[in-house]
Amino acid sequence: MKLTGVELIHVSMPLVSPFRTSFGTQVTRDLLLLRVVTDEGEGWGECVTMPDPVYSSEYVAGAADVLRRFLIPTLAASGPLDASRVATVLAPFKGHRMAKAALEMGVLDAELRAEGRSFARELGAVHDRVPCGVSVGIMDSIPALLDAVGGYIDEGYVRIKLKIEPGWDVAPVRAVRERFGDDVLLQVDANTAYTLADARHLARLDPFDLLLIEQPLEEEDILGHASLAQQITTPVCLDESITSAQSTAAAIRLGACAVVNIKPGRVGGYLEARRIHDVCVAHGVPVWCGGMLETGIGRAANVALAALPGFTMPGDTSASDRYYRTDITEPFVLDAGTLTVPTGPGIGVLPVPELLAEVTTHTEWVTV
Ligand SMILES: CSCC[C@@H](NC(=O)CCC(=O)O)C(=O)O
Ligand SMILES: [Mg+2]
Repeated sequence: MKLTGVELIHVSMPLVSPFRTSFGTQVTRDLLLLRVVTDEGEGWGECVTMPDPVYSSEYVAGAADVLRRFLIPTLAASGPLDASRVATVLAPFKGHRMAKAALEMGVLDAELRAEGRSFARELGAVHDRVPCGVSVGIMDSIPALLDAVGGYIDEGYVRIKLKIEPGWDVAPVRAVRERFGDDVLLQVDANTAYTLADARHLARLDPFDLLLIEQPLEEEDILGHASLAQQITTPVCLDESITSAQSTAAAIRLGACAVVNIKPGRVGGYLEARRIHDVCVAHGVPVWCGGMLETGIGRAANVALAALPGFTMPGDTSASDRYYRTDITEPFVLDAGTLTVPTGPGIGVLPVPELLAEVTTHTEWVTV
């Protein structure tokens, strides 16, 4: 398979409601799609960078630049395309995992479509549907939060994740427990908003029987998470800190995490995501699939990943309408709290051209 070129497609999708985390509020999802064109067909990749470097160091314009100037030309010059070699070919360029992940995903999708194999089959999926959790942003009030949580429970989501930050943590968790009871699967995500000095405060979440507390401390603070894990009973889960199979093994061995949130974009792609899954399974650490408000393109691939055997906890693989009134693919619709794993070749979905056109702000063709 030979790379002919890549189209960088900038999209801006309005969210059905503002999504507030400890690092800001999103009202639209501005992201980059890649249409990878080869001599044997096309593949699609989704770059999950934020417009600003506030979740991680990557951001949309930076990803487009590194793809345009370094990643795409280098891959094109490396000989016949082979998705399993993309990470090696791009390794000389440091970081930029989300940009690399999008390119690898597009190559893998093109390869699998040409061979008639699905992502699920390629990655080793063992389920044909996956249970879905939902991420609930920081709200203006406790009543507003309870309305949102009640709505998602009524829709059938099997796990609730609450975004927290200093000043919005114990009270919302207590209110959800008091309103919806102890049986609701409940977890929280701090997006690095706390420090080790908050350990005693975070221990106040222990009585609420949370599944986990996600990324309470900053990305680099592995030892801090290990120390925090000794001071609270809520299991610590890492997200931003998990960037590769290597860093996962180190975090587990240092006692920094009892659970891992795997996001293919954050770790450099679906093949590295599978390696992280394998490391976690080997260490008896449960994993779940995180989300970056993906369109149906990335959502399709995430659902396939979430069907691997080690994904034993519901992920942030919500239905399309959690974030979008209209997705750019056929929507993913919740069915009894689950999403069906796509079975078609590659990621199994395609953008609907007119829907993609509606949200496309600009495109750029990178010739090779
Ligand atoms: C776009 S930034 C969102 C990052 C956040 N993701 C979610 O909360 C889930 C989002 C989703 O459902 O896709 C996380 O840190 O886990
Ligand atoms: Mg997170």
